[in-house]
Amino acid sequence: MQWTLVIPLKPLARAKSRLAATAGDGLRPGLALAFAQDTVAAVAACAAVRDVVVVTDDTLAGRELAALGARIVPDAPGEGLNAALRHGTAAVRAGRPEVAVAALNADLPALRPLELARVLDGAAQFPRAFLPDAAGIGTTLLAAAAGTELRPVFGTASRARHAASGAVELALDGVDSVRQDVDTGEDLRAALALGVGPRTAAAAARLLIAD
Ligand SMILES: Nc1nc2c(ncn2[C@@H]2O[C@H](COP(=O)(O)OP(=O)(O)OP(=O)(O)O)[C@@H](O)[C@H]2O)c(=O)[nH]1
Ligand SMILES: C=C(OP(=O)(O)O)C(=O)O
Repeated sequence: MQWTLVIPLKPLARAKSRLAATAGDGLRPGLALAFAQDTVAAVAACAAVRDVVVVTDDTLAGRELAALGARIVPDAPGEGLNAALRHGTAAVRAGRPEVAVAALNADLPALRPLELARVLDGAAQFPRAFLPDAAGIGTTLLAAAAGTELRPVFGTASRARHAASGAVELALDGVDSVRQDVDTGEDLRAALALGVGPRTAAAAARLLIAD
């Protein structure tokens, strides 16, 4: 089965605010862009993915991610993450109503295409399924099969809320790169230990120089 992935991305100047202690205002937007670029590049290289949509109002990120093959959908609702995901999914299904969709965070710089394919193959067994983040509190991926609404409830404690919404939690080993979102400096260290993509590696090296 082939999936359309929908990736939400905040305007870079406001993104990754919890990384303020790790990356100052001058470097954080570039770091957030690097995370998104490495995420989108890995998604585009995944055999289970048919296409990638990024929901963002950020002009620079839109240009850079389009160059990696993403279709850019403006965040027309402007009402936060879940509204952006509903909007992106509706834009996809307006053209192709029978497509399977999965929402994925833009902050997965260690993402590996083969691990993403394993998660999507697992999700294909259920109408709605999700993958908890590395911390075990949030969610990095929420999938909906053809004909099923996504019904995203990302945000605080979204693992419990996605479970309560009836989505099946995927119990998979060996998919750490899909779980490793980066919210804090500690998360960034964990992602670097897993091995990040080239843009994040370069941006993280700039952090060390600026230290
Ligand atoms: N399009 C869009 N994406 C969003 C919005 N809010 C969050 N996101 C994206 O949703 C994903 C998960 O959000 P977070 O992990 O909290 O990232 P963040 O909001 O940049 O991080 P903090 O500022 O530290 O909360 C990331 O890919 C964000 O860029 C929004 O209002 N619109
Ligand atoms: C939006 C989410 O991410 P985070 O906890 O990284 O903000 C989530 O886990 O639902």
